[in-house]
Amino acid sequence: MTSAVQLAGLRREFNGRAVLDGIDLELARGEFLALLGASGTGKTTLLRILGALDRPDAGTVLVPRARTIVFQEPRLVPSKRVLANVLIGLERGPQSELTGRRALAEVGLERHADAWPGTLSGGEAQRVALARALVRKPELLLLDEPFAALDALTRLRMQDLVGELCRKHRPAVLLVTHDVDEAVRLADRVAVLREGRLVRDERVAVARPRDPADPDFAALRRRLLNDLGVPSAAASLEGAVE
Ligand SMILES: Nc1ncnc2c1ncn2[C@@H]1O[C@H](COP(=O)(O)OP(=O)(O)OP(=O)(O)O)[C@@H](O)[C@H]1O
Repeated sequence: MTSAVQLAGLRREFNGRAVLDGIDLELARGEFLALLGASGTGKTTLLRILGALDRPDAGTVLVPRARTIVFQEPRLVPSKRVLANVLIGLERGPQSELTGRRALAEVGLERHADAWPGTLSGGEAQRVALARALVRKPELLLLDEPFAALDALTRLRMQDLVGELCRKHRPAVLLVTHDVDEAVRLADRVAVLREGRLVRDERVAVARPRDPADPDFAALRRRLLNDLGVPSAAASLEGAVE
């Protein structure tokens, strides 16, 4: 399979209402796609189907077996220390312990390997969740609003970290987010879900490092906010950037 993800004619309904209604989507290996959409448009449903946490009513789903999910909240096991959380479900032994410690080092938490999750800040706990996802060497990394619960500064740092680690390890990524700037900063491609369909699927043609003041960034932000039904937000954001 040359692509990491292939969806065709995907349909999912709840109580007779189609939340996803004929989604076709292909994601290349190593490609980073951000999926935007207003609340309740089915973004998480799509992610859950890719993660095999839900099944479509119709359509085909081709995904790699090696896939991991990071949710909005870190979901660490409080009774296990940080390193043990990273290694949950993996075969134990010196090699996996070393791999787990390396993953913690990548997210800047090597010194917290023996800490209890309850002693970590929200941002640190989310970095442990990221290490736990990456240590499994996923071909597909599913990120469901992983930064939404973080304060603004931690969110920016975490976005940088995720961008850096994804460029290093090259999983295909689906990032579900409400945040247009986050999508444009990180993704190779942005898609917008509305009324069960993808109403936009566009390559991000903004030079890196991505700067919100770049005219291409601002223009794409405007198109996306327009798709999301809040064109007025673009004007106020641009006022804030200038
Ligand atoms: N298991 C379920 N049973 C019934 N309805 C569901 C179920 N899961 C999701 N839905 C409905 O499907 C719709 C889409 O939900 P989903 O969580 O995928 O949206 P979303 O775009 O991720 O929203 P948000 O951005 O608010 O997280 C919502 O109307 C939701 O109530």
